[in-house]
Amino acid sequence: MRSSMLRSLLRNSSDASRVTRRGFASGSAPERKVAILGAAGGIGQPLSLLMKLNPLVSHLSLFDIAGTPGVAADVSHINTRSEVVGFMGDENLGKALEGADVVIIPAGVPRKPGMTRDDLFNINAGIVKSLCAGIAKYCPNALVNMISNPVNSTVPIAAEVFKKAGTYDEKRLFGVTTLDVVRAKTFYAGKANVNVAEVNVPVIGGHAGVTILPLFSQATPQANLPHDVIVALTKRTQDGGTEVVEAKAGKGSATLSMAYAGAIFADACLKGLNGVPDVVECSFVQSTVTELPFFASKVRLGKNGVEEVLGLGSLSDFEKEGLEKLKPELKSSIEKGIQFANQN
Ligand SMILES: NC(=O)c1ccc[n+]([C@@H]2O[C@H](COP(=O)([O-])OP(=O)(O)OC[C@H]3O[C@@H](n4cnc5c(N)ncnc54)[C@H](O)[C@@H]3O)[C@@H](O)[C@H]2O)c1
Ligand SMILES: O=C(O)C[C@H](O)C(=O)O
Repeated sequence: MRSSMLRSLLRNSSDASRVTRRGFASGSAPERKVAILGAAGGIGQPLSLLMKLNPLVSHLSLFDIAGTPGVAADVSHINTRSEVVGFMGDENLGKALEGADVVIIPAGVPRKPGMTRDDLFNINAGIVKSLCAGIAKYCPNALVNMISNPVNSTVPIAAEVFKKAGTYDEKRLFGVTTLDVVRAKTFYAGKANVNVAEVNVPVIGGHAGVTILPLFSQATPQANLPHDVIVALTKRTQDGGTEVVEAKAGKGSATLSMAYAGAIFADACLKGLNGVPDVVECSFVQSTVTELPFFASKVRLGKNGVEEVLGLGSLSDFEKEGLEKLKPELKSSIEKGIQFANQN
């Protein structure tokens, strides 16, 4: 789903029998339960709204440690297909998760100016670990969309929790890196002076600083931008999160653009589950594309989650350099997550 998503959702949401963008008749769409963990937060609330507008969702389950009754009551008044239920407190996690096809996790603390995403590890690692234990118990077959930072570590934590529970399926675990793609598209369109709705830019690696590697050499429509512009675009994409953190000046990090990106990725997962062909998005998944065990690249989504992890394609010399540069940091963030999950 591209930048036409909101227009498409708004058009389709009030009439479940209308045909969606890829020609899927939503009136005949299967029942799909989506659970959002951290639904009362800065990302959780607008993401709940966007998922309520998605005609592929039949049941929307909103979970948080506080505040969900209000968010659920509010969102539930929107006259779209899904039935909305709010759940609050750990004792209700099971009910929130039971039967979920897709679980989206934006639970945890966001950055303040001067912090790295890794500075969130100490708090968010524990939150993610306990939520994933719940997923293993109550909806082991769900596709998990991990938004909580540091994604480079929280995805490996989730994998270890699922392995310990005996429920791990690498096809069902995704780190959401869609916001990097959204940013790369926006910034590229501005410099290339092309219609942003037509732009595609793969972003590979991970989701923190230099581990975010946009492949502008593969951007379409092609624009042959000078090298110094590509360098600046790459840096801006890598620092996009920090740009928002600084602009919000202590009031958190990206929430609205993240909700948009999270909704695009969850929609792609639902389309894949429903058998829509050729659904491709970038995501941080278990991978053999490089020597690292997890890596973000283009992924084809299908009825079981990851259908195929696509290769990187041909890289410019600048991108090859960026790829080598990102590996040590990404490797140590992955190892930190694995170690945490196995020691705690
Ligand atoms: N992947 C990305 O591209 C991306 C983009 C933006 C933000 N993030 C990350 O998303 C996370 C959330 O950001 P935010 O701005 O929404 O923060 P927020 O503080 O506004 O909201 C987080 C929510 O999580 C809830 N929460 C905390 N512990 C919980 C638990 N155990 N179970 C359920 N809910 C729990 C809180 O009550 C709160 O409502 C942060 O870690 C942030 O860094 C990731
Ligand atoms: O930058 C952050 O801390 C939040 C998020 O990862 C982002 O990229 O906006």
